Amino acid sequence: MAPALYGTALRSRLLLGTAQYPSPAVLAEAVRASGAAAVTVSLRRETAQGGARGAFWELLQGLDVALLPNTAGCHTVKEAVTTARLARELFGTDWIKLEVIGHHDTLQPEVFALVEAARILSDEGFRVFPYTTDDLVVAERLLEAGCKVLMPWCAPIGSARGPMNSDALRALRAHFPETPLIVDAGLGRPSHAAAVMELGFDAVLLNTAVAKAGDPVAMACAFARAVEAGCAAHAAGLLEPRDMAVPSTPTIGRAVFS
Ligand SMILES: CC(=O)[C@@H](O)[C@H](O)COP(=O)(O)O
Repeated sequence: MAPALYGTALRSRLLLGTAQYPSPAVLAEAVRASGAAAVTVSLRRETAQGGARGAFWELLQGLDVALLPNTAGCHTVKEAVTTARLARELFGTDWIKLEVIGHHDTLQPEVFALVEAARILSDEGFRVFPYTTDDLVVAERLLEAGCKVLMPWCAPIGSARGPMNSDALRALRAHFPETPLIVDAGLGRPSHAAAVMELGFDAVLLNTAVAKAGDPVAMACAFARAVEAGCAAHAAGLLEPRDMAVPSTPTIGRAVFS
């Protein structure tokens, strides 16, 4: 069963971004065909396209998925908090994907500002989904600030590199067994999604690898299947890698030939 985030049960373990698709129709088909549970939406894009009465808003309403507004493009606590407050008003949800970008080249989260903004927004009743690094101490601070979900990156946004530090992701899972953990950003291939799900993550959020694929609808479906496969593999109990060969066929006794 897919995880519950802030008390809301998801219908799947796949969350999609809504930017960069070749057309709104392709975006809608990708979301529907893949069974994505939620989509992120940028306040900046929405207000740029006519606000709550815009065509993009109408499209989102027709998708019948949870909306996760984000603070994409924010670089300071003040910007992120203000954007979150506006998003709550516009989208009518307390959910906010909190992004505070700290580095121009890597789009790495500014984790100090992230924790501060998370605390302010949690105190105001927001359900905060923080886009963070894979750092254990930052994760602890975010939980102390009131976050009940963590969204560590596995690689820089849009890089399609896949898990760059599986050990750090594994450590996060081990230290926070009860916290929903969603890998956000950097997934490039369905096999990357399967790999992080095999580590025991609860869900993945991705955008670029689907939106920029040759066939976004087919790619969204491929990611959906990979997420389920990785999740099932984790639940089934994976074999730990070994240094030495271990015969898989019994070697004792004698072969019998008729
Ligand atoms: C869609 C979103 O909210 C971002 O977190 C980001 O765009 C996801 O990263 P990728 O584009 O690398 O999948």
